[in-house]
Amino acid sequence: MTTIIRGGTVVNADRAFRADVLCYGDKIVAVGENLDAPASARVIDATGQYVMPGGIDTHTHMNLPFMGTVTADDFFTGTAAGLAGGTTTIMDFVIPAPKQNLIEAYQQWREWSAMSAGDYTFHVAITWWDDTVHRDMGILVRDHGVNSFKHFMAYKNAIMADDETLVKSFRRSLELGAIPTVHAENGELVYQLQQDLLKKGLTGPSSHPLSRPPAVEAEAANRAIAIANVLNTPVYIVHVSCAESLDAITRARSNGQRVYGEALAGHLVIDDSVYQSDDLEFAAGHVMSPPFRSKHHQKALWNGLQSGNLHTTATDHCTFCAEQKAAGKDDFTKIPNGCGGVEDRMSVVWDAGVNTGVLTPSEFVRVTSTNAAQIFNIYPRKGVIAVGADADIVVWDPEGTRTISARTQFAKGGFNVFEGRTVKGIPSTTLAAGVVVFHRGELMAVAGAGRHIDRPAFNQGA
Ligand SMILES: NC(=O)NCCC(=O)O
Ligand SMILES: [Zn+2]
Ligand SMILES: [Zn+2]
Repeated sequence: MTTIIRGGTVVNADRAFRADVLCYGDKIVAVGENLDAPASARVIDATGQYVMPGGIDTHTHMNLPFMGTVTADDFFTGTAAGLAGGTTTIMDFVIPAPKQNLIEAYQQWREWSAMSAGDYTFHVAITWWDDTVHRDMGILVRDHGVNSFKHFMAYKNAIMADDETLVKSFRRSLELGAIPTVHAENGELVYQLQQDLLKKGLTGPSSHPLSRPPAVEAEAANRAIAIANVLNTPVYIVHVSCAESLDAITRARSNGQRVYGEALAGHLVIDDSVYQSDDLEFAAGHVMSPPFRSKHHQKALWNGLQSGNLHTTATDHCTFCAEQKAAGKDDFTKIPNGCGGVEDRMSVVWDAGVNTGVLTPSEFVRVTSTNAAQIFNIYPRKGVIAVGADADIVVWDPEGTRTISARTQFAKGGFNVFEGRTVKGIPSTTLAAGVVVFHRGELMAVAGAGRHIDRPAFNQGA
């Protein structure tokens, strides 16, 4: 199948330029002005539009068993929703239960993900430690294309990694050429604050942010960074939500440490007033960790993206419907944590970032795909419009608008944290591996068409 995208402005992280883009099979085979194409080629007119690398969402949870239930989106519905929004690759998480064999968990997630409509790859969580975990991390890196390991510093009595696990796993990651990543919240503090609130009878969703204040996140971010510093490993901090965590990253980077930070589309535009709503279903729908913060923190996150101290944008897409959220109607600690967004991230970041002048189109590409591809070692296969790269492309209509709503979204869960937000800047066409999968509102996602993307270790060839 040959496709030519004609007349658009190609936007890469380093520059923007007028060019046609020719795709053959799953690859980009030519980029240049006035390209020839076979008569049989499908032609996509990109006049007046941008042609950008498909988005990479570095943080999703499809089909996740979590807090006694399973997310509403599976790998088909979740990746299909991503394609509709211009995201062509997701980075999801294998999360072994404590004491569960890593390889067994990894194989389980690979089975679930076989129905993906878009490309996918996995971070693997280290939720416990013994010699088999040490061994299996090696097998995952050498034989299964894993180059990042995740550590939850929160979720006490469930998947929380203690300091021993952090230290041993960071050290092992370095040895293997993999990058450690952390969910930075002090799980013990969260637990104690939750108990205090419950004892006072403060059982509703408005207690959720009170149990997870910025200092709780900052303590864990600083601790993870300090451990990484002592062990001389890089570290990637997921869903940075507050100014204090960003300060920790900025300080470490200015001291020569290799620290990366991820911002969520939700944290960039939604503030903590949502937890004060009298509509408990609405408030519970916004319960995620870390929670939404005040506008002061939002501003800091945008500054972080602009200054280059935050590197990627993601969603932490982890959808639960109202019935699932209702498990915590009498106890906020039992509300399944998580919100959606994989379908909306690109438009939300464009609208709130590029349309406001905070980010240039090239900076947008940098934080929606290129940095992710580089940090997780799949560049230049992903994250750039160039000859030889995967033909994962979003044709972006900067004048197009969409009002985001759960009623019209492709994602499941029946709720959207961006509900009612009108965004200007939408995908008109998405190509995944050279196939048109979304065109002017019509989604043509195919279950099983997505591919697992192996990510080589960082020390290969050294
Ligand atoms: N973020 C969240 O609330 N749920 C998903 C699990 C996690 O990333 O912490
Ligand atoms: Zn998390
Ligand atoms: Zn997450």
